[in-house]
Formats: sequence, C-alpha cells, structure tokens
Amino acid sequence: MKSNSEIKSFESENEARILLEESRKRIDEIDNALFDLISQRTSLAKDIALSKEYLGMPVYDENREKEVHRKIEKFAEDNNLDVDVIDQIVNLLTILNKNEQKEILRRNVNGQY
Ligand SMILES: O=C(O)C(=O)C[C@]1(C(=O)O)C=C[C@@H](O)C=C1
Repeated sequence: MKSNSEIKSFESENEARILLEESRKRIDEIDNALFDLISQRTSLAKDIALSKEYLGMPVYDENREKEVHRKIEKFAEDNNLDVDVIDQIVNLLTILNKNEQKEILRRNVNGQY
C-alpha cells in the first residue's frame, strides 16, 4: 500500500475501502495510547494535590497553566495543528486534573487517606 502522501487517486473501490479500514485501525491504536497517557497524567493529581496542600498552594496555578499552554501552542504551530483546538484539549486536561485534585483533597479532609 502506498503511503498517504503519494496517493492522488484510487485504482478501485476496494483499494479505498482497504485504506479506510487500515487508517481506522491505526486511529484505534493511537486513541488507546492517548487514553492511557491521559490516565497517567490524571493519576499524578494525587501527588500534586497532597504536595500543594502541604506547601499551602491552591489547586489552580495560573502561571503553571500559562506555561503548559505556551508549550502546547508551540507544539501545535510546529506541527501545523489548529492552536485553538489544541488549547481547548489542554484546557480539558487541566480541568480533569483540577477536578481530580479537588476530589482527592475532599477525601483527605474526610480521612479517607
Ligand atoms: O502543576 C500543577 O500545579 C497542577 O496542578 C497541574 C495542572 C495541569 O493539569 O497541568 C493543573 C492545575 C493547575 O492550575 C496547573 C497545572
């Protein structure tokens, strides 16, 4: 099968169907890897929350979020990705992390750790 950068037209319907299926299979593999990384990223919330609690720091850290966004925006520009969409994805990841931190601190207050 030619790489997708070379294909300009399909020789048959079957060829197009095969490429579609192969592409979807690859997306499934990448999605699984992404979900695993999101899970790993979110699981750090416990250590972060408890460290911040000990240091008297709030869950929300504006400077750190700006740093995360700057890093990701450069990645998006370097890879010709829509910066606004990538920014939204990063926002959701930080929201996921903050929500997990708040839940961990709530359980900690209730002596569940
Ligand atoms: O690094 C931290 O201080 C975190 O709490 C992690 C994180 C993030 O998800 O990247 C989440 C919330 C903060 O506002 C900043 C960043």
